[in-house]
Amino acid sequence: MTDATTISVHGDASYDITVGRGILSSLGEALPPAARKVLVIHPPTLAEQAERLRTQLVGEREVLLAEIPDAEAGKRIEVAAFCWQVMGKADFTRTDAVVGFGGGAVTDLAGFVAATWLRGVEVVQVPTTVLGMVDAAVGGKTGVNTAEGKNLVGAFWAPRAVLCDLDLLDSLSRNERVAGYAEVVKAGFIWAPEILDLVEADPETAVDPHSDAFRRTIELAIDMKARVVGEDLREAGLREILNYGHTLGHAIEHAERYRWRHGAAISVGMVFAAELSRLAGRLPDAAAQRHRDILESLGLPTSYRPGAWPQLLSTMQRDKKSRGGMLRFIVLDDIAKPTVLQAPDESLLFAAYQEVAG
Ligand SMILES: NC(=O)c1ccc[n+]([C@@H]2O[C@H](COP(=O)([O-])OP(=O)(O)OC[C@H]3O[C@@H](n4cnc5c(N)ncnc54)[C@H](O)[C@@H]3O)[C@@H](O)[C@H]2O)c1
Ligand SMILES: O=C(O)C(=O)C[C@@H](O)[C@H](O)[C@H](O)COP(=O)(O)O
Ligand SMILES: [Zn+2]
Repeated sequence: MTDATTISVHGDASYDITVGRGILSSLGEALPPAARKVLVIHPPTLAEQAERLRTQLVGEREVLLAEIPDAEAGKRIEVAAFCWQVMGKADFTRTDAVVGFGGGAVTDLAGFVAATWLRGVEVVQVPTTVLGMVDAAVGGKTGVNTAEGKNLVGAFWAPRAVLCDLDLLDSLSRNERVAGYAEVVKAGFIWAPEILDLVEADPETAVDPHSDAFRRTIELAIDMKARVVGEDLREAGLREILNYGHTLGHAIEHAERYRWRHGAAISVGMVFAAELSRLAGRLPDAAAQRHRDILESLGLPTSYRPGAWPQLLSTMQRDKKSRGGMLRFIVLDDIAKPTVLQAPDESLLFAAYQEVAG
């Protein structure tokens, strides 16, 4: 392991996120010492690496592999049930542990399986995508989708440790890297403007996992997430800011039947949230334009189908930030000044949508 950075989540559930190269070799030490059985949940893409992990971990413990369907197809209750069956057949006890080895879809599912098996066993998250490292594997939001929408069933269940091995990113396509990077840009808009400056200075370098700018920006994003979830694990207040761009973004993912990458949908969602902020008289014009400029410089989408509004509005009613019939949005008063906009008028929402309808 070389040049590792440790970022800690403090609070009721405290744990470390380790970022660096060659980190995977320390997975054994991150597991609970009492675990005699370990279930590694992984997507088909990582089958060979998962087999290597198994070889690395066996010895003092039995290692089971659960290959699940790729991407959002893996985030279903039937897939959780398959994992429960594997654990049941292996007499998995409360001292045993789960490893989530994959992108955000896998770490969400693995965390949910760990949260629910025997009402909770430990999980170590090993994210293998940019998005997983900066966002999904950190913070203990776990869950599955239902036919009605994104992440509608789940649990808050903090991991024991998060290992971000940057070597794993070498096999990701540029498209995947950039889609995941949308969550890094989100961190820039809601918390750490230094991220925005670094992307503006050189977008291509910022998304290159071998550059200093990439390392700096992902660590800023992880640090932001660690601070926020350390203060508010269960999303009673502050944590809602992490949902910037997600109210519309999740509705787009649902409308697209998950053929869009999460980060791409969130990119459009952030432009919408910025326009909503601007039209509500909160965000200066230049800051809203900055959203488009930065996201477009990375090749992320900033517009969506004009005719989709009625369907998107209906799906947004099921957003977890809604209270009764009242929609709530995270908006910005300025860069790095997020706040909640309660029950905006439908005409304002429609006007903001017109700005992204392309
Ligand atoms: N829990 C949270 O706080 C949180 C935060 C953000 C996003 N999410 C969730 O995360 C999911 C999106 O995560 P994602 O963008 O990582 O997508 P993903 O998990 O679907 O992975 C994207 C693709 O990359 C492949 N892949 C993974 N690692 C690879 C590697 N190292 N090399 C080559 N290919 C690899 C996967 O097989 C998949 O096809 C969404 O379901 C989203 O809702 C959760
Ligand atoms: O960690 C959080 O809190 C987030 O909102 C992070 C988001 O990037 C992430 O996509 C999350 O899964 C959204 O959660 P949801 O509660 O809106 O489903
Ligand atoms: Zn997200």
